[in-house]
Amino acid sequence: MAGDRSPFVHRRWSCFPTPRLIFWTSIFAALILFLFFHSPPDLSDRRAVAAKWGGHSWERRVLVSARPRSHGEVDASRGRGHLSVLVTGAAGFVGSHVALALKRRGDGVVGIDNFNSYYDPSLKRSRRMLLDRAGVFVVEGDINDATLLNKLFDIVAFTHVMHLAAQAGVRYAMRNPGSYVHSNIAGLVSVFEACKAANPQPAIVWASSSSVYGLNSKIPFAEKDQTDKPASLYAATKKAGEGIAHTYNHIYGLSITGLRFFTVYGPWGRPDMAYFFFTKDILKGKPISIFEGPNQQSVARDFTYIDDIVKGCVASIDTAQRSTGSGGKKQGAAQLRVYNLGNTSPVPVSKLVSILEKLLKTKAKKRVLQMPRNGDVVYTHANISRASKELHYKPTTDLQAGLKKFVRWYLDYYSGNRKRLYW
Ligand SMILES: O=C(O)[C@H]1O[C@H](OP(=O)(O)OP(=O)(O)OC[C@H]2O[C@@H](n3ccc(=O)[nH]c3=O)[C@H](O)[C@@H]2O)[C@H](O)[C@@H](O)[C@@H]1O
Repeated sequence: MAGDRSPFVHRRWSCFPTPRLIFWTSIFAALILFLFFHSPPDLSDRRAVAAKWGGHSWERRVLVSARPRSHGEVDASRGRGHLSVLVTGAAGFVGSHVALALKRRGDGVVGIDNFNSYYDPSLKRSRRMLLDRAGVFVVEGDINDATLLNKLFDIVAFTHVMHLAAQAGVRYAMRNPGSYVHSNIAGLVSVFEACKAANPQPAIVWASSSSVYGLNSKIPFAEKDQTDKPASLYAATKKAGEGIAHTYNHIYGLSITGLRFFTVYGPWGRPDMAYFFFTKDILKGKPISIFEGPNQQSVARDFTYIDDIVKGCVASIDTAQRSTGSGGKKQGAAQLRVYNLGNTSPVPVSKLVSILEKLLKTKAKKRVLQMPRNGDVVYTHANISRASKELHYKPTTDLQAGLKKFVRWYLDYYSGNRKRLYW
């Protein structure tokens, strides 16, 4: 229409939107809002949402949680006072168990976790609830948040950091490589930076992995064996972590102990691990894939029960020497250790499945598949001589007994029978 093009109409448009414009603008805005709130989770970036921390009552909770049961009192069994430990990844599988064990024996414990959605965050929240009841406050935040870490060290003079926050899982590394770099490399550096700057510097115990042995074919795997052929990006980030640990020990005098965990399983475990999702799928009547290596080689793991791992972690804390640096400067040589924490008894995955079938009283729908080229290795077996000598580490739970406890927990947890839930 000619009138639409008149200067008057143009002026009117710029000052007073027509109903048609209002209509289309509203539709457009509604569409944007809809897409924003209904978009699927971004699998390429599972970092936590904005941290929720700070304020007077938050600081008070940190302080109370970090306080050992009795200040100054010497624990006769250890010949020294109780500790204040910062546990990263405290809502995770190993982190929650270790945090609870430390709290139970009287140490002060503060947790930190970003509650990311790599696996069902509601499981992490349930773990946090139990920790909360035990008096462990888990701060919701990311280890890459330097301000938060520095704040925690301002509030508490932690004697130790148990660094268990990580992007776990061997096969997922092909789908989301960035998350491994973010958590296992950048996150590790961020934790070391905070520890280096803290005064006093804490001693650090952190989770490396059996996967660093990669394509090493000499078995059982000993700490001095080659670890320069990682088979997955996950393994490569853990191996890089061991190098980074060496650097911080060398330059800043941080006391650092790396623990190479061997396929840890048990109650409150990780749903992304085979024993966990096999249980779920067997109960649902869904088929499960059992991998086999080249030439029909059976795939086996040195499955290690969580309580044995916790003992190894706690013993590492108790034998850790002090860091030597202060004000970011090294004052002398500091301790640097690496230990295998395994079970020394590899079990084929097919045997794991037959144990689960008996415990669940259900036949699995099995299909045997060639192991995909996704970072998996055929076999793991820990030599634990060093840990048994220096940490008195001695695993006591075999796969049959450990899976029995896992299945009991699993059935209770997922049947909603939370009353019987114990740790
Ligand atoms: O010990 C370690 O270093 C690693 O242990 C596990 O990694 P993985 O041993 O691969 O554990 P699962 O993913 O539970 O797999 C266990 C076994 O089941 C096999 N599997 C897995 C999945 C599947 O569908 N079928 C199958 O046969 C795997 O090949 C493997 O031999 C953890 O997921 C890692 O985070 C950890 O660092």
